[in-house]
Amino acid sequence: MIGAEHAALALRGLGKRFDAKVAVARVDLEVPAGSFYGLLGPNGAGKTTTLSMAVGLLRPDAGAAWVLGHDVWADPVRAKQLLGVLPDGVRLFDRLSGAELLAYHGLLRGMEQAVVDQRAGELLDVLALADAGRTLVVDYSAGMKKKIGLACALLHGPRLLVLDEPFEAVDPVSAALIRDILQRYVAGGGTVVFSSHVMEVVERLCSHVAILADGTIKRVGTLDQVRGDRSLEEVFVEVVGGRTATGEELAWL
Ligand SMILES: Nc1ncnc2c1ncn2[C@@H]1O[C@H](COP(=O)(O)OP(=O)(O)OP(=O)(O)O)[C@@H](O)[C@H]1O
Repeated sequence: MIGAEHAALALRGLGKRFDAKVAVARVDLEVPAGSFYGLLGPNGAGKTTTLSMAVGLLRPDAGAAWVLGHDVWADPVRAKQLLGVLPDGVRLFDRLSGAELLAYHGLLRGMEQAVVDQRAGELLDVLALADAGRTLVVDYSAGMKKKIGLACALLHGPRLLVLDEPFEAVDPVSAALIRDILQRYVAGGGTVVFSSHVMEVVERLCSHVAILADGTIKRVGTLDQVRGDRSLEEVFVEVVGGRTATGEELAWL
């Protein structure tokens, strides 16, 4: 286990319950700097809850999280300078155009106007959002909202990106674009952690994988360690305990 100070993201004993429901039960995770880390899990596994606690959006009942050695809850300003986040269900100030939203994020981050303008222009171009022009983000498609959310997460040049379901609702062309951008970001020394249900994406991109189910980490390691000589999907179904249809259900259909 790497020390919390050397990992890009380190989670220790993170736990959260909502009334009687234990959403996350004592999760430990080390995300090495420079890794492309996939957090896999079925619906309701606790992925969003874990990532929200990891980035300082949801206060844990127990445990701690460090971003590049900075405690997310004790030293949030420093941790958040190093961190770019695409939250679940993209909560954006959506009565703005894409360019305005990026300008707003840049100002919140205390960035220089000229730097914000230059980066925002490049991000809108690369993410194929420049044509949306004056269209308000509220009128964007779901995939466009993901892309502008990613642009907001990238604008300040973070060292760690934490993305909740970045490929959900995104068409294949945009997905390929996002993959390229993230691969370039990791090649340049950044670290990506993202949640997904999509095995092919994780298998294609990730150096490391953790499988979360029922609020606990069931498997963790490099992609090769986790899948062994099987496909990731086989391992996932075994770990998560997929039920097998007998063929007799839904006979009325
Ligand atoms: N604010 C909340 N109040 C009550 N229960 C919650 C809340 N947020 C999450 N939960 C519960 O915690 C569990 C984990 O939810 P979470 O959203 O973290 O899962 P997930 O792995 O991200 O799922 P999905 O893939 O479906 O998005 C679920 O049982 C969910 O119903």
